[in-house]
Formats: sequence, C-alpha cells, structure tokens
Amino acid sequence: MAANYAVERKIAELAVRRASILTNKTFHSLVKGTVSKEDKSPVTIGDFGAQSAVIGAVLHAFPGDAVVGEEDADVLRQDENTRTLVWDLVKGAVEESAALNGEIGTIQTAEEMMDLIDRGNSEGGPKGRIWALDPIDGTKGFLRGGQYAVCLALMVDGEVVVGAMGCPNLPVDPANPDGERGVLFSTAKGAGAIQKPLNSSLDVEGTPIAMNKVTDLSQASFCESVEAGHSSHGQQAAIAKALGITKDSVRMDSQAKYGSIARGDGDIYLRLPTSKSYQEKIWDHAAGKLLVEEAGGVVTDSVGKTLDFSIGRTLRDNKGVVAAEKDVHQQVLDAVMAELSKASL
Ligand SMILES: Nc1ncnc2c1ncn2[C@@H]1O[C@H](COP(=O)(O)OS(=O)(=O)O)[C@@H](OP(=O)(O)O)[C@H]1O
Ligand SMILES: [Mg+2]
Ligand SMILES: [Mg+2]
Ligand SMILES: [Mg+2]
Repeated sequence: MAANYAVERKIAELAVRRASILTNKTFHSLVKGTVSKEDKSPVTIGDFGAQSAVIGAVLHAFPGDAVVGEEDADVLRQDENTRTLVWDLVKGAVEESAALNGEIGTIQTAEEMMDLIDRGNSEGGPKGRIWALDPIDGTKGFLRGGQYAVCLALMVDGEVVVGAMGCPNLPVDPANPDGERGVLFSTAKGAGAIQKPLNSSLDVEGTPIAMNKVTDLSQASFCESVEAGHSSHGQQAAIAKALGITKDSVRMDSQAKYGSIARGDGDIYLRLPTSKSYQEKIWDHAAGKLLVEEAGGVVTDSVGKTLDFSIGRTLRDNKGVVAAEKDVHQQVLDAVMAELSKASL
C-alpha cells in the first residue's frame, strides 16, 4: 500500500501555523530588520525566525530528515542586534503556540535557533526524505503588505509528497475579500488538497479545494507575479490574447498564486523566464505544485517538462512554470510555447 504521509502532513501544518504566528507578528511590528542579500533580494527577521520555527518542528518530529531551506544564519552569527530581534520573535512564537509544542517541540536558546536555521543547508537530491522550506515566500510582498506565504514540502526520493502553505494575508473566503484573513493550505500525494482558517482550532479538518473546470478558455483568468523581473508580463499579455482571454490578471506575490488557482480564485499561473541564467528554486514551487495537482491541475515547465525536484536546490533542468486545470493545460502550454518560440527566432 502506498504511504499516505498523514503524520508528515499534520506536522507540516503545525510547523507552518507556528511560523505564520511569527511572521504575522513581524508584519504588524514596525521593525522588520530588513537586510539585503548578495543577489540584492531582501530578507527580514521574519524570514530567519520562520525558518527556525519550521525546521525545529520538522526535526523534532523527524530527527533523521534533511531540509533545504532558503536562508542561513550567517548574518545572525555576525550581528548581535539582528540576532536578538529574531530570538525575541522566536521565543514569543514558541510561547504563543504552546498547544502545539507537544508535537513540534520548543526552541530553548538563540544558539539552538541559529543551528536550526543552518540545518536548512541540505543540497537536496534524488534519494531519501528531504523537506523544502521557504520561510517567507514573496518577501517583497510581505514588506509591501501584500501576499506572502510560509511554504513547506516533503520530498521522498526526489518526488514531492506533502505540502503545507500558510498565507496570513489571504482572505479565507475569496468572495468576501474584506473578511477574515489567514489561510492554511495542505495536501498529500493522492489525498487531495484542503484549506482552513490559519487560526482555526487544531481538530478542524479543513474544506477540500478544487480548481475551476474551464470549459471556455476565453473566460479564464491569470494569476501573475507582481515583480516584472520574475515573470515576463509582456509575453503573458500576448499569450492571453492568443487564448482570447480578456479578464484582467490577478497580481499577487508568492506561492499564494498556486493556492489561489487551486481553490478556483483564478485559473492559470504562468512564470515565464525573464533571463536565461535564473534557475528557479525548489522551495519556491514544491508545496504549490502539489497543491495544484491535488486540486485537479497539471504543472509543467514552459516546454512541457515535469518539474524535476530531484537534482539539488534548484530546478536547473526546467525553465519557467505553466500551471492550469488538467483539461486545458495542453492548450495553454501550446500557446506559451508558440509565444516563447517567437522570442528565440
Ligand atoms: N529573477 C528572478 N526570476 C524569478 N524568480 C525570482 C527572481 N529573483 C527572485 N526570484 C524568486 O521569486 C520569489 C518570489 O516570487 P513571486 O512570484 O512572489 O514574485 S513576485 O514578487 O510576485 O513577483 C522570491 O522568493 P522569496 O525570496 O522567497 O521572496 C525569489 O526566490
Ligand atoms: Mg528570498
Ligand atoms: Mg520564495
Ligand atoms: Mg523566501
């Protein structure tokens, strides 16, 4: 019988929940402790804190597992002020999530916190149990008050089998955008996908989610990145035209895009390569891709190849992402390939 990964999924949900408490606190505090990384992208005290909160939970439950995490603790080891800010956050989140600590443990000291962050240093690969973690996906969105997500997935022998995603700023009910915010998505391979309010009680099972059945592609809508540097907006507009799509795209940061199409807020998510050299990171796609597949979608790269999570920290054998409901994915992919081939002529 195939493994159902119910325990891993539960732990992933609890880990993401604890980290979301932490990021939500950072979001509402004046101090974000933003530091610029080597590639000029931002990282905040929330990113570091969330990485330790999640890895602590995963390793408490599964001490032998490996983790590919986006961040490392170098800055915190060098800069006492930032370290103290992050440690205050982590301590607070651990205290506030006391009801979860029996299953996901605590973090006792700033040293332990930094060691946990650095346990995200796995190189990934084709064998064994490896978690992929993006402690804050869409850090720019986080800083501008838009969408962001805490994203965690388990890969076994290079295949994504569990995903959990906390989206603290996403409306629980898309029809009521001014209502309650904070959504927890989760999924396991072959077991479907659900969403529940991030602050629901622990025994709430969640509501199954499914992609829209698209019968007429011209009525479909895109979910797209905010940053023009992350996906080519011009080519996307041309693809929309080719498919007869006239609805405005919904723009949002982070893997909340995968969550949104998985629950039917939009229909298609494209990430069109903007540079030949950029390699997508596994933590930017692992949880979201399984959510979409388990909600009735297909996810490939921009030439129709399966995303290969088994070759390290990046998706270096893939270019871009095309995610759509399974009956229309091929049609969308054809339009994407036709448009991208013009650029290489
Ligand atoms: N050049 C380039 N091309 C493609 N992708 C890039 C690029 N640079 C960064 N990133 C990664 O994009 C992650 C955020 O993606 P989003 O879809 O949220 O982008 S956007 O802000 O909505 O445009 C972002 O994730 P976080 O760093 O976790 O925020 C990056 O890993
Ligand atoms: Mg980043
Ligand atoms: Mg990211
Ligand atoms: Mg990130």
